[in-house]
Amino acid sequence: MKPGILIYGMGRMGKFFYDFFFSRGYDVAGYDVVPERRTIEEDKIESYDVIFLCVPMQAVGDAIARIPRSSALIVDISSIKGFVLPYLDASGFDYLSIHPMFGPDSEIGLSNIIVVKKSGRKEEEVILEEFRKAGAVLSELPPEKHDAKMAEIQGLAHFLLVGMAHFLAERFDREDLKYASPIFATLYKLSSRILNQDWRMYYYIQKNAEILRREFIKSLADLDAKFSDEEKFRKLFEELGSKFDDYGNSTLILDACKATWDVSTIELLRGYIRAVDSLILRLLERRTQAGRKIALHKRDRNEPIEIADLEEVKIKDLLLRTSLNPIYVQDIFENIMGLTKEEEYRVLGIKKTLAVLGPAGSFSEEAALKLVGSRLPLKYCATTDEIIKCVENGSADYGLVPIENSVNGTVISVLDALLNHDVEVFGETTLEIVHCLAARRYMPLKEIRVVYSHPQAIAQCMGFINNYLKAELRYTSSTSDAIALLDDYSAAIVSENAAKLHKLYVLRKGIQDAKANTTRFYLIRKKGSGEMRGSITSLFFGVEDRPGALKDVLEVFYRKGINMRKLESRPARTGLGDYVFFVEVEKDLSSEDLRELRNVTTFYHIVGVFDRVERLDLWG
Ligand SMILES: O=C(O)C(=O)C[C@]1(C(=O)O)C=C[C@@H](O)C=C1
Repeated sequence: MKPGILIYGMGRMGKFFYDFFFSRGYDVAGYDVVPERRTIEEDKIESYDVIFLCVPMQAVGDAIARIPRSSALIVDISSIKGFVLPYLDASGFDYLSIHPMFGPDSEIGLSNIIVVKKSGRKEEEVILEEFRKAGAVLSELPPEKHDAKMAEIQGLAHFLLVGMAHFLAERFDREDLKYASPIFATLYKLSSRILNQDWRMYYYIQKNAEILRREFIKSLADLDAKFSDEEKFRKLFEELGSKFDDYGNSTLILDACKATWDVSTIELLRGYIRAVDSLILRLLERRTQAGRKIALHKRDRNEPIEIADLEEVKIKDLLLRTSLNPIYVQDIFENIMGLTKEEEYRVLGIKKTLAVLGPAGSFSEEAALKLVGSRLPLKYCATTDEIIKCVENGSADYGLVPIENSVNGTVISVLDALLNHDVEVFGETTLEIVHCLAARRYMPLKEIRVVYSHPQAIAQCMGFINNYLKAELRYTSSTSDAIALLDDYSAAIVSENAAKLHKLYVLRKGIQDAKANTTRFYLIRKKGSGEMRGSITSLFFGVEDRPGALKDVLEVFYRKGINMRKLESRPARTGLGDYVFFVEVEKDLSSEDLRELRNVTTFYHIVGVFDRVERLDLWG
């Protein structure tokens, strides 16, 4: 049977023990003089088998006097036993006196717990075993020796740190930390941490260390003489060096906060792992905290939360620096970045993401910005296939894919992908493609020696180029490549959006030959993730291999007065001459319409029922 445990004093240390036993399935209750912190009232205290006394040292006497007499085992956790044990001895309670050498924010794994006095009760063994199982390092010291050791361990350490702060207070300000070494920064932060705690416990620790402190001050004065003499200094350094092992600094953080290095038993190894886990968790918290701040900068700069290139580079760097299984390491870091991104989206209130064809400055981005108004929720993909896969596997909520351009026609790769992936169309939007001639500086057109752009953009602007430019044309594979190649005597054909993004000077806007150059985009989402509603239906269908088979389908639309906006045929991939057809009709097809279609087709597959969309809310 597990003993029932009462935590008397629900401050931070009390809460630590409360959580520790609660998560291990104990019947735990908390009592505090502050009523809001209690989980039980005073009259229930006596029904518990073990009472953890988690009050400040100066309050121990009062607390013991208030606890109703019972056969409970008291557990004392105070730092200086000379102050508190007399109260416990006088109380008549059985007690276990321990000194946990860690604070409420640290992790029990590999933390020292000094057992100072035992009662011999069986509950005591259960509790100590629970600490041991959690990977704590248990050691024993009788009360007097404990206090003498604490004078060294806590008394001297606090004295040094507070002494340093005291000496530096007038001459060193926070700004000077920019010159600090890791050792100084560590000491400085430790001093700051101590000085921001309640002073009482530190006062008692110093009271316990009075004699030792004086000896120490004397030894420091002697040391000063040795430090001024090279030979004495060398001897001192070497002698001390032989007594203090070098632990290296590869795991400095862990070694510094955990004083134990002999991790040989399975419990201690588990404690080690627990301590490492806790460190990882703290670091993850810090990482996401930094992410939240980055998100605010991104909002100010209108940059997307997700930067896939940066993630890729980071992961590559990490994989180069480890011999661990790269598949796991990659997975772990992708998840870590996922966690950071989620926080970044959360802090800005973004609930959904939209995948678009990148990079920033693309026409797809321009269409997305019209819908969403911000780059923050955009997820840039390298191909339309990647967009469709992201939407299908849930790594983006929505996708924006070009389906046709008034000059170049249907985007076949998108059409094929729509047939083969579990996505559906829920909206459409259009963008007028306006090409601009942009340069790094203002210059007359005749000064331009080279024009860079994607072959398609150059082809769409040949009229302007022939009439107004005497420049060499150079093809690039993307708009960003074109921009990267610019010098003071060249120009690029880019979108206005890209020119703005890269702070280019727009020499001429709208230089494309066809003044009505429009791209139509589909908005897609995972299949079945929303209601299919709208005045336009997109569908694929197949027909039998016989004369008039296609005509029979078109006949259905004709008879019902359904206008068809688009008709395409695509290879069915089942054999030469086998085709599937894609149509867009201006109607939300009724079950009667579909029944008729079923009669004249071998199959049909609806990929979307939708309307034009002006705004897409990703914050809602
Ligand atoms: O560096 C940033 O911009 C971040 O937001 C951090 C972080 C990351 O978790 O490492 C997150 C999102 C970006 O896709 C890239 C990197």
